[in-house]
Amino acid sequence: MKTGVLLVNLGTPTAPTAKAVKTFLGQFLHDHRVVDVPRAIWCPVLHGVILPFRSPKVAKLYQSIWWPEGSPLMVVSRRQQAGLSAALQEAGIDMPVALGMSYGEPSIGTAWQELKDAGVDRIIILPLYPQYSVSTTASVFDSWARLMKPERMLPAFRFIRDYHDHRGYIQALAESVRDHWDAEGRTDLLLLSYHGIPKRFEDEGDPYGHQCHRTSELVAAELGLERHEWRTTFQSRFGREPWLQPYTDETMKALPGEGTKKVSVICPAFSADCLETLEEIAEQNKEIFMKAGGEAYHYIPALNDNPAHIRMMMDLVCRELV
Ligand SMILES: C=CC1=C(C)c2cc3[nH]c(cc4nc(cc5[nH]c(cc1n2)c(C)c5CCC(=O)O)C(CCC(=O)O)=C4C)c(C)c3C=C
Ligand SMILES: [Fe+2]
Ligand SMILES: [Fe+2]
Repeated sequence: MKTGVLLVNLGTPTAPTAKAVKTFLGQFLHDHRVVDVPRAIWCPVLHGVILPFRSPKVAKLYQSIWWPEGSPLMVVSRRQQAGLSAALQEAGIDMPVALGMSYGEPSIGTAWQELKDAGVDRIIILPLYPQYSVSTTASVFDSWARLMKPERMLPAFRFIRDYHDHRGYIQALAESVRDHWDAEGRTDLLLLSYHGIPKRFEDEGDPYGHQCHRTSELVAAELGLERHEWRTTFQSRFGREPWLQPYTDETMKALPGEGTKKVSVICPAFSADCLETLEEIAEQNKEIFMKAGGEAYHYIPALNDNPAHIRMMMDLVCRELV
C-alpha cells in the first residue's frame, strides 16, 4: 500500500476583487454545515443581500492584507504542504502530501486526483482545524464522502478529527507566545481569541467551544500563567443569532477600563494566518483596544509553517501509520 497525506483548510478567494470574493462566499455560504437555514429562506437572503453587498466590502478587506504572492491563507498552506513533505522525506518516509480546500481551488477533488496519480491507495486526511466543529471538520468529511461516491475501489483512509489537546500543538503555541514576549515584552494579559460559531450549534452538540476552552487551559498551564493573566474570547460573528461568548471585540473595548492596558492576542483555531487574523485581529481589534485607552497591543502570528508546527503535523500523521 502507498500512503499519502491530504491537508485541508477552508479556502480563500483567488483575487481580492468583489467578483472573486462573491464566487468564494457563494460556495462557502451554500454549505449546509455552515448555514443550516432552510434553502427557501436562505437562498433569497444570500443571493439578494449578502453576496451583492458583502462581497465588495470584504474584497476591500482582503486588499488590505493581500501578499505579493497571493492570499495569506493560500501562501501559508502551500508552505505547510512543502514543509511537511520535506520533513517526511528527511525522515526517510516516502509519502506524498497534497493540499485541498473546502471551498475554491485547489479543491479536495483536485488534491485526491494528485494523490491517485502518485499511486496512493491509503490516505491520511488532516483538516487543519485543531478544534472540531460541525461547520468546518464535518464539512471536510462531507466533501470526502461525496468524492468517494463514484469510486469503485475505496482507498483505506484515516480522518484526524481534531488535535485541540495534542502536546506538540500546545507546546508550539506556548513557544510562540514565549518567543513573542522575549522579543516584544510581556503584557498584562494573554487573550486567546477563537473563530466563533453560533451558540445554537453548541447546544446541538458541537464540542468546538469546549475544545477551545481546553486548548486555552493547556496553553496557560504550559506557560505557567495565573488565572487572571489569560482569557478566552470568540471572534468573527456572522449573522444575527447569538454566537459563542464572550465576544473578542466587546472584550477589547472593555479591557482598558478594567485596568488592562497591555494585551497580547493569539488565535489558536487558525493554523494559518488569514483575513480573520491579519485584518480582524491585528487591525480592527487593535483599533478598538487602543481607542478604548489601551497602551500596547500585540498580535502573535498563527503557527503557519513554524518548524514546531510542521513537527506537530508530522507527529499527527505518523501516529496514523500504525
Ligand atoms: C478556524 C475555524 C473556523 C470556524 C469554526 C469557522 C466557522 C464559520 N465561519 C463562518 C463564516 C465566515 N468565515 C469566513 C472566513 C474564515 N473562516 C475561517 C475559519 C473558520 N470558520 C477562516 C480561516 C477564514 C478566512 C479565509 C480567508 O480567506 O482568509 C468568512 C469570509 C470572510 C467574511 O465574509 O467575513 C465568512 C463569511 C460561519 C458562518 C461559521 C460557522 C457557522
Ligand atoms: Fe442558492
Ligand atoms: Fe469562518
